[in-house]
Amino acid sequence: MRIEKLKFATVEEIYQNYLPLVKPITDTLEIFVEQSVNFVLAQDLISEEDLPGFKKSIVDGYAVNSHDTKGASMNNPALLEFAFEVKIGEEVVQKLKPAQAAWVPTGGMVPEGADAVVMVEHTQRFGNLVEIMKSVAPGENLLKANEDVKKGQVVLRKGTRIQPKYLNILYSLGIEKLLVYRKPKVAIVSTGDEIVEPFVKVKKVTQVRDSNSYALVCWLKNQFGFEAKRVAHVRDDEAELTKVLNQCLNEYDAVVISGGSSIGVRDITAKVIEKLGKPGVVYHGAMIQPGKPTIFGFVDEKPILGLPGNPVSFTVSAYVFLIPVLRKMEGEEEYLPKPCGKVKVKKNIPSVQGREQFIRVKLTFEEGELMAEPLFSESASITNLVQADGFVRIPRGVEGVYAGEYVEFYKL
Ligand SMILES: Nc1nc2c(c(=O)[nH]1)N[C@H]1C(S)=C(S)[C@@H](COP(=O)(O)OP(=O)(O)OC[C@H]3O[C@@H](n4cnc5c(N)ncnc54)[C@H](O)[C@@H]3O)O[C@H]1N2
Ligand code: MOO
Repeated sequence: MRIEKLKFATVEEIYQNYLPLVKPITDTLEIFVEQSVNFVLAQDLISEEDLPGFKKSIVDGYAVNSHDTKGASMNNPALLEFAFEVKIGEEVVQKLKPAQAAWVPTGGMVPEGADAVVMVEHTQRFGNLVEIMKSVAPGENLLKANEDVKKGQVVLRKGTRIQPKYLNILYSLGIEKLLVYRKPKVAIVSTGDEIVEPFVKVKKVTQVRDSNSYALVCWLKNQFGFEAKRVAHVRDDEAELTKVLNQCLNEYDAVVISGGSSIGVRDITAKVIEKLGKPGVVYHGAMIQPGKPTIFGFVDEKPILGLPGNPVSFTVSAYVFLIPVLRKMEGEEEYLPKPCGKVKVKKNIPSVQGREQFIRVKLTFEEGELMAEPLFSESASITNLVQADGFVRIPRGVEGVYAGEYVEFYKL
C-alpha cells in the first residue's frame, strides 16, 4: 500500500483519499431472514415472483367493469346484475360479464372481466341487483398482478444493510435465507494512566472511569451488529501498548485506541502505530472540532484508528471516521454519514479557524420548523451527549453561522 501521509487532513480528504483504501471483507455467510437485521447483503436480491401475483382488491366492494359505472351517482345509479361472490384466498375462474358485479373482499382476487372495484359504501344490493352510486376509473381500488414487485426485479441491492422495515418484502416473497458479508471484528483498547475500570471504587479523585471503550462496544454492537470487543486497558507505556496492539492485529479486522492521540509526552498512540508495520499512520489530526487528534493508520491492510480521549471528541470522531471505516469494511454501499436534512439554528455559532465543526444540538419543533439549539460546551463535557439529538455540521472556511440560518443535521 503506497500512500501519501498527511499530518492534518480535512474530512473531504479523508473521505476521498483514505476511506477508499479500506478493503471490504469478502467472506460471506448464509443466514436466515430472522437473523438478518444489520447484516449487509452480499448479492442483489432478485424476486422470483410477481407480487401480489393476482389482480387484488384493496377494498371491500363490488368488482365491476369501470365502463358500466360511467356517470353513476346517488341520483343516477348504475344497475348491475349480481354475478357471484369471491371469497378471500380463493382463486376465481369465473369471468365477469358486461353489466355484472361480483362481491370481493379486501385482499380478494378481482375476476377477469373486471377492471375496478366500487367500495361497498357506494353500493346497495337488492337481491340480484347491485346499485352503483359512484363511478370508478379503470384500475381504481385494485393492485394489478405484479404492480408491487415484478418477477426478476432487484428488490434489495448488494451492499444494503438490512433494516427491520425490509423484512416484510423478504417474508412476502418467501425468501428464507440471505447471503451476507461477515461482520468486521473490532478490538477496542483504552489507554491512559488515569483510566480505571468503570465499576471500581476510585482511589484518587483524578482517576477517570473508562467510559469510551465500553460505550463504543455497545454502540457498535447495537446499531450495526459489529463484533466489537473491549480488549484491554493499557497504561501510557509504549512496550505494553505495542504488545497489546500486535495481539489485536492478529485476531481482529480493525483496531481502535481510545486516548493518547494528542501531542503531549504521554500521547504515544501515533508513535506505536508507526512502529507496528507499514504504511503506519496515514494522517494524524483531522480538521474537525471536536475530534482533532484523530489518528488513522493501516498495518498491512488493517485499519487502526486512534481516537481522542475526551468522550465527546471520541464520540464525534467515531461517528465521522470510525463508523464509515467499519461500514465500508462490511461491504456497505453507502457508508458515509448522511444528513437527515437542514435545520434552523437558534443561536449564532462562531467559527473555529480552519476546522469543520460538529456542534451538538438539541432539536425542537417550533412554528412548523425544526430548530436546533446549539449546546455550547467543551468537548470534555459528557452531559452534552445526553442532551444532544445530534450534530449540525458547520463547514470549514465559513465565518460562523447566524441564528436563523439553515445547516445540515446529523442524527446521533
Ligand atoms: N497542547 C495540546 N494539547 C491538546 C491538544 C493540542 O492540539 N495541543 N488537543 C486537545 C484536544 S482537541 C483533545 S480532544 C485532547 C485529546 O487528547 P488525547 O486523545 O491525547 O486524550 P487523553 O489526553 O488521553 O485524554 C483526554 C481526556 O479524556 C479522558 N479520557 C481518556 N480516555 C478516556 C476513557 N476511556 N473514558 C473516559 N475518559 C477518557 C482523559 O482522562 C482526559 O481527561 O487533547 C487536547 N490537548
Ligand atoms: O478536538 Mo478536541 O476533540 O477539540 O476537543
